[in-house]
Amino acid sequence: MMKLKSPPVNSLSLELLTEFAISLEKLENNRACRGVIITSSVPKIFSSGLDITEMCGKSMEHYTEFWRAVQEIWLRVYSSSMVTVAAVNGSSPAGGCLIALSCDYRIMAENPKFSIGLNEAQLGIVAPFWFKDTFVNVVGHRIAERSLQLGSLHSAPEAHKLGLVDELVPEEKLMEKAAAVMAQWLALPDHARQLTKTMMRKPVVDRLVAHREEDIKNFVTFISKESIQKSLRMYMEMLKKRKS
Ligand SMILES: CCCCC/C=C\C/C=C\CC/C=C/CC(=O)SCCNC(=O)CCNC(=O)[C@H](O)C(C)(C)COP(=O)(O)OP(=O)(O)OC[C@H]1O[C@@H](n2cnc3c(N)ncnc32)[C@H](O)[C@@H]1OP(=O)(O)O
Repeated sequence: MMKLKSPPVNSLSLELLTEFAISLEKLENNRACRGVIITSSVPKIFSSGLDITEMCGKSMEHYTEFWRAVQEIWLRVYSSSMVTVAAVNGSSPAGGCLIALSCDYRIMAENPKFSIGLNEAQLGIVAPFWFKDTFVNVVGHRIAERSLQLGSLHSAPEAHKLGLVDELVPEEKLMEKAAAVMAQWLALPDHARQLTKTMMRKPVVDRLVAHREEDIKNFVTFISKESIQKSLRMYMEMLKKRKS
């Protein structure tokens, strides 16, 4: 099991992304480890997505390093040879949703206050093509298109209806259910499951691998624009105001 633990909201900072990648690499290289459940140890939050402060007021070099780390996590989770189950025990916007979408199976606590989705448009930013591809591969083109354009955050029941999560279970049963799903997936021979996963996911993975540097350049150019920086600053202010 891998538990995200970066209070208050598990925002994916460069540091957390780096630790996450190292932990995944260790598990991937351990032949005795055939599956991983990804969850959170922060109450009510799976992950608040990418750490917005990493994308605000920093240097081009920093944005480059940060975006490479985001790409790395996605590549590692999406193309993992292990069975990956997301036990979504709280809200999971944007980058948090991407982590869950990149797993093989998603189980969410059935609390209607928890929400999940790719809400980038609400921040005035655009989900890159590989976020979009991952989303389309889970929910289909039409649902992904509408949800991405509106930057929708879906309540847990809505997310289940759309197929964004595979199952809803009472909060107290989440880990038990995740373990049961893991056992079911691990009952299959690894080689057949792994080859099938690769066949299904390879085109999307290859697309980023082939355009990785170009994608970093696009991100750095986009995020450095003063208009985008302004949108992000306003969004952070809104989060703080909402609190007070
Ligand atoms: C055509 C050309 C295209 C080119 C495209 C190229 C590249 C693409 C470009 C850009 C893509 C970038 C992709 C980004 C994906 C992301 O993940 S962006 C992050 C989106 N996340 C959110 O919107 C979540 C925001 N947070 C919340 O909604 C809530 O915080 C919460 C998670 C629901 C929790 O609520 P709760 O009430 O419990 O907590 P608070 O809101 O009080 O938060 C506590 C504390 O934490 C700070 N905070 C929250 N989220 C973040 C975050 N994601 N990053 C940094 N900080 C965060 C919040 O501000 C509070 O701080 P405090 O006031 O100082 O305590």
